[in-house]
Amino acid sequence: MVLCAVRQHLLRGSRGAWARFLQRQSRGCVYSSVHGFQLEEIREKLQAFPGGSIELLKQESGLAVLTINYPSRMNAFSGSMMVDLEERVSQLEGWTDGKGLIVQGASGTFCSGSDLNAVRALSDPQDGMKMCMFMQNTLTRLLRLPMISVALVEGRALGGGAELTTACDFRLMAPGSVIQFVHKHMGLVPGWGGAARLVRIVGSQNALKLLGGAVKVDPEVALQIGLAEEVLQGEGTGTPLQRAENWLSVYTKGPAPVIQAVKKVVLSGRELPLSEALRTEKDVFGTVWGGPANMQALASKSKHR
Ligand SMILES: CCC(=O)SCCNC(=O)CCNC(=O)[C@H](O)C(C)(C)COP(=O)(O)OP(=O)(O)OC[C@H]1O[C@@H](n2cnc3c(N)ncnc32)[C@H](O)[C@@H]1OP(=O)(O)O
Repeated sequence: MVLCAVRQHLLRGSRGAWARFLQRQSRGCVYSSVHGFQLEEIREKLQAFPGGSIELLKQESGLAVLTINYPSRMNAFSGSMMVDLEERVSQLEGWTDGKGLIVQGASGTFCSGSDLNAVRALSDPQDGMKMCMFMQNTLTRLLRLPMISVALVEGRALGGGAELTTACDFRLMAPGSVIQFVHKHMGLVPGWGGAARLVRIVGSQNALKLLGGAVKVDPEVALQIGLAEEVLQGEGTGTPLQRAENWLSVYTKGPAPVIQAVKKVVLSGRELPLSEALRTEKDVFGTVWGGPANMQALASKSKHR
């Protein structure tokens, strides 16, 4: 059933009204009321801890920038920002022209995890579980967006901030930046899905070292272990955001339906058993075969020299 939900999620946007119906059904695809997850209840609880915001800028190029914005707390996640993030992810899910996404922090630093003031107030285990399920759902939906996503890490990505970077397809780090899963120092383990995703990105040995040692991962180490894709060098070649946009534009060049199909087939390969992934690939292939970009390429007799 879970696999079916993933497959349906991957096919979003390809079959009109039916796709929209599936989208509603599979939203929040990790936890639902079956798991004791009541969306409105947890939203209301989180809204009681306001502060900061999550800004979304959608550009005509098909590239969007999502900014974690709470500079006075080093962009820590307040409760209302968690709710904001879920709303922004919903907006991105409905963006038919979307091809790429950059997630960044405001004022030169990425995110210092959850707001410790909210954490103290939500320290009751049941509240902790609810927040954990809410963030896992949101970050899973972020990772599954049909667009190519990049975390632009400047300054520090700590705790939940480090987990957030793993919910993007790629991580680009600015010189001097650090990704650190500080959870052990807080008497915790990741709960926003960061451990499960980290293992898939760097392997279980490296994940064990990063979590067990609460290691400060600088760009050099991040490159070595495959956590980061690139260090954004180059003083005088634009802001880190412009450099990240340039990096991403190589992969988002082309029509939105084709870029979205690329993400969907890779996502299905990453998440589903082979036979399921193959069937999904066939279905996604069917959405681009004979489509406008395909017909145009055939008519122009394009060569790939
Ligand atoms: C999902 C589970 C998790 O995320 S657990 C991980 C939670 N995060 C943390 O424990 C980070 C705690 N903060 C720190 O270690 C430091 O503040 C860091 C981020 C290294 C920045 O140090 P520094 O550059 O010296 O600045 P600072 O400490 O003066 O901080 C500036 C103001 O920001 C605040 N701040 C920072 N992080 C948080 C946070 N997570 N929650 C709430 N507030 C945070 C600081 O308290 C400080 O505020 P104020 O100026 O004292 O009012």
